Order: sequence, then structure tokens, then C-alpha cells
Amino acid sequence: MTRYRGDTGARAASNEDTRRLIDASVRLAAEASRMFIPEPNIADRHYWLETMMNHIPDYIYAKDLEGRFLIANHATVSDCGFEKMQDILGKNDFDIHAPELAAHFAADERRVIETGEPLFGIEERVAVLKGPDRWLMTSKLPLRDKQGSTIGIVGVSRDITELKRSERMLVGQARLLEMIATRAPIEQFFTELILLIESQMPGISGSILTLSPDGKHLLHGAAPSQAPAYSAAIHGVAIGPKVGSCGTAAFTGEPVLVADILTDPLWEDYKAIAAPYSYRSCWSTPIRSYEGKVLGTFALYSAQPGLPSDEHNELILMAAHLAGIAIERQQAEERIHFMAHHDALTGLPNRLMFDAKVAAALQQAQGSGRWVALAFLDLDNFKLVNDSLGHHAGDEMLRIVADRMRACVRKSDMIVRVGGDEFIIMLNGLPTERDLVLSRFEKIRSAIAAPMMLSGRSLQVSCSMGVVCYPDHGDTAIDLVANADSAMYRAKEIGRNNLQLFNVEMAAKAHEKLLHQEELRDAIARQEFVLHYQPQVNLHTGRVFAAEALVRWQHPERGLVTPADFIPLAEETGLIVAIGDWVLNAACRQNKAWQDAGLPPIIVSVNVSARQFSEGDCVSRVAAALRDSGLEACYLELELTESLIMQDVPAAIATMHELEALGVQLAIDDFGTGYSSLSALKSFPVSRLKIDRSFVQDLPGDEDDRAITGAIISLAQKLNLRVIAEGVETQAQVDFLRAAGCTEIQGYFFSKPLPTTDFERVFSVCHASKLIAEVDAA
Ligand SMILES: Nc1nc2c(ncn2[C@@H]2O[C@H](COP(=O)(O)O[C@H]3[C@@H](O)[C@H](n4cnc5c(=O)[nH]c(N)nc54)O[C@@H]3COP(=O)(O)O)[C@@H](O)[C@H]2O)c(=O)[nH]1
Repeated sequence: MTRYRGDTGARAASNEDTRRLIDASVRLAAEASRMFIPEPNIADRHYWLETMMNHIPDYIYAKDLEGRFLIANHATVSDCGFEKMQDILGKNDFDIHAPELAAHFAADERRVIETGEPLFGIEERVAVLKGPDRWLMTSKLPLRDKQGSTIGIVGVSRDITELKRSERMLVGQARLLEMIATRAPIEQFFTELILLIESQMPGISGSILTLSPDGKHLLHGAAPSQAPAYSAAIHGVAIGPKVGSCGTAAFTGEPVLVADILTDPLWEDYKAIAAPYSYRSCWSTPIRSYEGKVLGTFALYSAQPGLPSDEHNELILMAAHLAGIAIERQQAEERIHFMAHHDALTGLPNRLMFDAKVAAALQQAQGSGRWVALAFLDLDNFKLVNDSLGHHAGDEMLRIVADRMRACVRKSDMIVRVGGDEFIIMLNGLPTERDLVLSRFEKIRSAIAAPMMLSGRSLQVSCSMGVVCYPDHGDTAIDLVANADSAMYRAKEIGRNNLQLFNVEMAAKAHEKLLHQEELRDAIARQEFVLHYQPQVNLHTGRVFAAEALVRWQHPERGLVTPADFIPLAEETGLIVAIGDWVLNAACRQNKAWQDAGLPPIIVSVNVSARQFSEGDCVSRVAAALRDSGLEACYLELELTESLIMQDVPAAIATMHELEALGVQLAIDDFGTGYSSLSALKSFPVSRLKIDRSFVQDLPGDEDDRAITGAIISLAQKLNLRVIAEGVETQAQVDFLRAAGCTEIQGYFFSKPLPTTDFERVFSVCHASKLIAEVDAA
């Protein structure tokens, strides 16, 4: 027997086993002492004692002061390699065991003899003659004669191998679950799992293989006790119906227990690989996900042919189950990581990942004499696709475009989606040749522009690109992206569907735009806006019945700035929401003030931009403006453009109904320029259509415009809607519109938009009927 102590050491005997062992040891010591006292019935006692000892499976023995066996029970005798007790009597441990082990036993026993103190519950791992190491719990006590003098020792050892195994199993399982919970590296988890199973099944080595993402190959997971060369030979093996134990188990999804590798047909093509390692049996079980998907295999190899016992099978299933949990957990984490760094729609990396990679690419390019080129790309008229074919078609288009771009770049390049239809492409390590760089991006543009099938139609989409090259056009990722963005805007400005390389003029323009933006922000803070009002006249009554509120910027240096010069920037930057809010409140206040001043009540009409309308609290802002000003809702009209409504028809209808419920009137502005379907129009809770100026300006001469305005007027009549023509400048236009049935008119013919006081004068002094009379007279 060989004994290892380092890993456990002596432990206080506190459990029930130890207590019983102590009691037995004390009784045995007393009995052994009595054996040396001549008693009349000693023979009987001797016989009883020997019989009792031989029936006990624990090792029981007594030794003299020189360590020679005085007595030993059957278990001790046979496990020390003898047949009967007489064979062991008089021998010491040095005669039986290896010198090192014998010396350990002798040292313990010497201590007991010298101190007179017993040693209780020593846990020791011992190598026995046959089979695997065993764990013993040993107690040694002084053997005393009648006078109380120590004449030797009595030893008792119990085999606690099974106990130790289940203890190890419990601790091991807890540790593995903790590893899953604390996200320990999966290879480390696999290794611990295999070592745990191997500790329960001596002579057996385990391996874990994982299924490749394409589900076709097995990849090395862990095999701590196998030769690395064998693991390497298995790594990457294609699964199939006759691919050893693991390849077959992964393929069929069923356990494959091969009792003899040398003869089993499943191993026919693989036994040569296993031969140098003397593997004879291999039992493999699929590792499955919670839903039953195969994730890999857990396999045990043995040098002996044979099949696993029930107990072994239980262990294998438990191991495969734990491995499944760990793999699923890891896959979930990988998915979360992927989602955090990628765009869900296209699968392209997102801005987070881009920032890190661009920084690395720029660093690598420093002093390399190569360029890193970035292109900011925006699809042309993508909104039209969304508006006309719906968001599903728009999404599909983005996916197709992403795939086409991906196919055009190398692995070291990168494409990210930074907004709805905006992408950034980074090409790495390019020669410093302007034409070559541009041709690479032009290739991507042509790939995008190829026809594609969407919702059963063949479509083509073009794109505008702005290109920058590092280090020529910026030092940092932020500067480069901003400059590429400016170049892209230039490409849009000059008609879309083209590519622009960044230059300094663009930078100046971008800078100027930034300054305007800041100025506009300050203007909002300082409330530098004023409203002008343009009268709307009813041709029947000749009355001014409404006024459109039109904003102007009272610039401290530039004077009165028209909305066309700042509304587009305000819309682009979102500042329109604050400006629109100011307009709404000011218009409501002014209308109430006119009413309070005794002027006949009129409707004030306010333009609402798309950003303003889609803000979550649009309805409550309108309600607040009415409440704060005290204006009755029926004197407020909101003008919504067709394109605004068509961006998201169901949401727009819902908001429009909420506004209608407040009592506010709704009108569709610029009618005829958008894409509203006539069927959708029925469901809009609007009371008025506003014919766009572009259809009025060439009336009555232009045949098409006559047809369009005529159609809009009769459509409005059929749908029971009022209709107003805007941009009316001439008598001929008035005459045509009146004849066509349009009775509401707005335009320079009657009045330009006027500052408040001028409007009041026109409205009160020069009443609309007078205006009409003048018109008729003219
Ligand atoms: N979201 C908001 N948009 C607003 C607001 N105020 C104005 N605007 C929009 O700005 C655009 C330009 O407006 P403006 O320069 O005020 O031009 C208006 C009228 O002056 C002009 N008009 C009216 N009659 C005539 C005409 O006979 N001839 C002619 N050439 N122009 C004329 O039309 C503009 C009004 O258009 P509309 O709103 O479509 O009725 C303009 O798009 C405004 O909408 C604001 O507060 N918020």
C-alpha cells in the first residue's frame, strides 16, 4: 500500500463514523490487553474475538513496540497479500509495504507509543496492491498491559473511498454551477467537469467536443487527460453516420456506446487514430440545449473494452447536461455581445464597434504610407420606399444593400449602419492613389444600384457618398466622419447618386452650417422670432375668416430672415420642435388677444412640421397652448403636410383623432404634392385640403394644373371637405378657382403675410368684403 497524506491531513473525528470507529477501537484495545492475562476461559475469548474481528470489513490489527503484528483481522491479512493470520504475525510494515509507506506508518505508531495519546480519524489515500487508490480513515491507540504500561498499538482503518467520491462529486458539482454562474471561461469549465467525472471513474479519460456554428463539424472543447495529438487529430472532424462514437452521436443525436473500437464498424475509418493511445472503448453522448438541439458531445474513453455501468451512464448524462447548460450560457452571452456591437436589422457592426476599430486602423496606418479611407453613404429617396411600399420593404432593401456592400469589401475593412439608411464604409491599408480609392467606392455604389426584387417589384436604389482619406482629411475618427458627412451632403446637394471626395470648401460650408445651428439655438433662447399673418378669404362672403401664422426670424444683424432660410436647418437639427412650440403658443395668444380686442373671431392656422407631430407629447402641447392662451380650440387649425401623414399613416391617424377630440381643426397642406392614397384620405379626420401653390401658379393657362386643381376641388366636395387654394396672385386665378367651385383663397392677390399690426389694420379697417368689391371692380 502507498499512502498520500498531503492533500487531506488529519481531521477531527466529528462524524458518526468516526465516533463508532473510536468506540470499536477502545473496546478492541481492552480486549487485546486482556488476551495477555491468563484466564481460565481464554481460549473461548480468543476464538470469539478472532471471529468478531474477521467479520468486520475494516482493517483491525495490533502491533508490539517494534511494530510487529501481534494480531490482524482477515481484511488486513488479505489486503496485505497474505492468506492467513499466521503469515503476517511477527512481520512489520517494512516487511510488507514500500519503505516510504512503512516509514509513515511507523512514525505515526511511534508517536502514539511515545505520547500515549491516540490518533483518531486520520484520512489517508492509500495505494493498494490491486486496483485504484483507496481512501482510509485510520485511528491508532496505545495498547496497554494490566499495569497500564504501553506494550504496542492497536489500529483500525475504515475504507471511505466511496464516501470521499460522493463528497468530491457534491463539491465538484457545486463548483461547476458556480463557474457557470460566474461566467468562468468555458474551456476551464469543461476541464473541471471532465476531471470531476474522471475522479469518479478511475482509468477513464473524458473529452468534450463542440459542434461548429455550421452544425457540420466537431471542434475540440477540452480533454485534459488525453494526448494533445489525439485531440488535434479529432478537431474539425465532419460529423456523419459512421464517424467513430462522437461524430456519429452528434450526427444522430443519440448516445453511441462503442464497446470495442477495434471491431466496431463505426470506428472502421478512425481506429488507426485511436490505436497509438490504446483506447479500446468509447462512450459518447450528445450534449443538448434546453430545446434539444445538439451542441456537442461528451465522451469517455477506456483502455479496456466494455460498456458503461448504470452508475457510469448516470454520470455521463449528468456531465452532458451540465456541459449543455454551460454552452448555452456562453452562446447567450455571445449573442448579447453580438447584439450590443451589431445592428439587428443588417447584422453589420454598429457605431460602438466601429469607433474602436477605426481608432485601431488609424493607429496602424500612422507612418505606414497607406491610407485608411472612409465613406459616408446615404441611400437616395429611401423614405419613398418606406412611405410607398411600407417598412418591411424598406427593411428588406437595407438588408440587401448591406449584403451587397459586405460582398465588396475585405475582412479587414468594415461597414457600419449609423442611422436609418446611412452607412459608413472603412477601407484599410489602401495605396495613396486618389483614383484607386474612388474606384473602390464607385464599385460599391454600382453594386448597390443593381436591380433588386422588393414586394414583387424590380427596384433600383442609388446612393450618395462622401469620401475622406486618412491622414489627408482629418486626424481623428470624429473629424474624418464629420468631413465624410459634409462631402456626402455635397453629393446630395448636387443631385444625389454621386460620390464626392472631401475638400476644404466643404469643411468651410460644414463649419458655417454649424455656426448657423448655434445661432439658431441662441435665437430660440432669446426668442428672436416674430409671426406674420396672411389672410384667408371666403369668396362668397368676402370675409377674412382665417389667417395663416408664418414665422420669421428677427435677426439682430441680418434683419428679417424668411423661414425658407432657417426652417430646413431647424428641421434637420430638431430645433423645429422648440420653434414650432413657440409659434403655436404665440399664434394662440395673438388670436385670443384679437378676440378680446373685439375683432370678429377668426381661425388661426399654424404649420406643424413632421418632427413636431411625431414627438410623443404633440397633443398635450397643443392642449397646453390652448389652455394657456384661453383660445377656444375651434379657432385653431393645424396644417399637416401630406408627406408628414404618410410617414406612418396609422400613427398619424391616431394623433389626428386625438387632436380632433380637442376640438382643433386639421388641414392637409401642400395637397397634391405628396403620395396620399385616396382610400387613406377617407380615414383622415381633416376638414380642409389646401391646394399647393405649385398647381395654382400656372393657372389658368396650364392644362395639367387646370385638371389637377379641378380634380382636387371635386374630390374635396365629394368627401365633404373644404378646400382652399394658396399662392393666388392674379384675377384670372381667382376667376378660374371660383368657377371650379373653390371658395377659399389665400395669396398675394389679397395680401402678403403681414406683421401683426398691419394685419389688424387690414382685418379691421379694410374688411374682406371691401377687398372683394375692389377685386370685382378691378
Ligand atoms: N413648420 C413651419 N413651417 C413654417 C412656419 N412658417 C413658415 N413655414 C414654412 O416656411 C415656408 C416658407 O414660408 P413663407 O416664406 O412664409 O412663405 C409662405 C407665404 O409667404 C407663401 N405665399 C403665400 N401666398 C403666396 C403667393 O401668392 N405667392 C408666393 N410666391 N408665395 C406665397 O407661401 C408660404 C406658405 O406656404 P404654406 O405653409 O404651404 O401655406 C413654407 O413652406 C411655410 O410652410 C412655421 O411656423 N412652422
